[in-house]
Amino acid sequence: MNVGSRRCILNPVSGTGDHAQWVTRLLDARGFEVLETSGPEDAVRLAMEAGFDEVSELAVCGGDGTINEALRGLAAAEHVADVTLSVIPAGTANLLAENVGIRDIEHGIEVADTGDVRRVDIGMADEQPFVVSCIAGLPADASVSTGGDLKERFGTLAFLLTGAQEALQFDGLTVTLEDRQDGVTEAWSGEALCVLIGNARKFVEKGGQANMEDGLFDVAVVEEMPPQNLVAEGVAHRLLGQQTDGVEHFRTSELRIASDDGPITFSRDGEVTTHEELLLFAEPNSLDLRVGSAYVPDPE
Ligand SMILES: Nc1ncnc2c1ncn2[C@@H]1O[C@H](COP(=O)(O)OP(=O)(O)OP(=O)(O)O)[C@@H](O)[C@H]1O
Repeated sequence: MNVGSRRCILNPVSGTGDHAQWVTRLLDARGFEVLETSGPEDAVRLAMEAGFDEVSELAVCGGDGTINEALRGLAAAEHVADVTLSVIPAGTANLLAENVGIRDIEHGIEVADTGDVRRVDIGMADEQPFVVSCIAGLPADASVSTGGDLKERFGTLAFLLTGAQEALQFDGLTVTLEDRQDGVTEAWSGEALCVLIGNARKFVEKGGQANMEDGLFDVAVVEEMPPQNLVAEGVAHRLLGQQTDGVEHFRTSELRIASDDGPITFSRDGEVTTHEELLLFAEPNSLDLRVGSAYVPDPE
C-alpha cells in the first residue's frame, strides 16, 4: 500500500527529447519518483505497476501518446478511479494539456504539485480508454503520417491539413452511426470523409476545449467532398471556421459506428487500431485530473 505516493512516468524522447534531466530534478524536489520509459508501450507497463502499487498521484511527462499508454495501463490495473492524474506536456501537440489549461513543462510540474483537481469524463472505445478524441478517416491516417516538423509548425491544424492533402487519394468511409443514448437511433449514414468523436475536444466551429464533465461526446461527421474541391481549405474551413455545411454535429453518451465497406482505421488519442464496428461510451466523472487555472469546466 502506497497511500500518498507520487510517481511520474517520463518519456525521455517525446517532443524535442531534451527535457528528461531537468524535469526529473524539479519533480524529485516535489516528491515525485520519476521512472523513464524505455520504448513504445513501456508507459502501459509502468502505469500498470503504479496501479498495482496503489500510487495515489501519477504525473505523465510526454505527449498525448504517452498519456494514452498510461491511461491504458491504469485501466488494466483497475486503478483509474483511485488515482489523481496530471500531465506535463513534453510532446509535440500536447492536446490534453492544452485543453486543461496547462501551458508548458514548467507549468505542468507546478500543476502536478498543487493544481486544482477536477473529476472528468473519459471515453471508452472497444473497452480501451481515451481522453481527448477518437477519430476515424482522414485525420486518423494523417496523425500517423504527419511528420514532427509539420506538427511543430502548424500544431493541431497539421493533422487536418496533411490529411486533407492525402484526401485526394482517399476513398472515404461508408458508415452508419447509431446514437445509443436513449434506445437505438440512426444518427447518420452515408459516405464520410471522417468521423470525429471528442471527449475533451470540439471539432466544429472554433474547435477548442469541449465540456469534459457533461458525460457526453461531441460528435462531428464530415461528409465526403468531391476530390476536385480545394480539399485542404475546405476541411479546415468546415472544421475550424464558421462554415458547417456538410458537417453533422451532435452530442451523445453512447455511439456505435459500423463500416459498410470493410475495416476502418481509428485513432484513440493517437493509438491506431482497425475495426469494422466500434462501440463507444462516455464514462462520466471517472478520472481525477489536475488542471491549470485557465481550464473552463463548461466552455459553452
Ligand atoms: N525510450 C523511448 N524510446 C523510444 N520511443 C519511446 C520511448 N518511450 C516512449 N516511446 C514512444 O514515443 C512515442 C511518442 O510519444 P508521445 O506521443 O508521448 O510524444 P510526441 O509524439 O512527441 O507528442 P504528441 O503525441 O503530443 O504529438 C510513443 O509512441 C511512445 O511509445
